[in-house]
Amino acid sequence: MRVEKLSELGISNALKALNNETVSPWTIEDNKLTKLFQFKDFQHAFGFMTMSALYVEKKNHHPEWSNLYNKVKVQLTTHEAGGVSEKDFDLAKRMDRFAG
Ligand SMILES: C[C@H](O)[C@H](O)[C@H]1CNC2=NC(N)=NC(=O)C2=N1
Repeated sequence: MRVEKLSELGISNALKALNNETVSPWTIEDNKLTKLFQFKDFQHAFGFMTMSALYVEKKNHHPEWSNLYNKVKVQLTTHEAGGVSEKDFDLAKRMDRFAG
């Protein structure tokens, strides 16, 4: 199925909805949907990454991410759309749940 890059307004509206319930916000950085997750320790960070890994494989939609002890920096974009799409917002929502 074809996915489309969201417009500036589409991204701005989706960001408001996404950040509505969360403490630390998602932002757009390097044209990617970006968030720095912070956990209690490495075990919690890696648990989050494991849950996310199983989900993203199932969806075939993968994050760019890096881990340093209790922190996981996540950046989401859709290569085939050439920007941020609904797929990234769907994954962002899931990751917020996995983290919570
Ligand atoms: C060949 C494979 O289906 C594609 O490369 C998939 C894999 N994972 C992906 N992940 C992300 N974030 N964007 C994509 O466009 C994408 N495409």
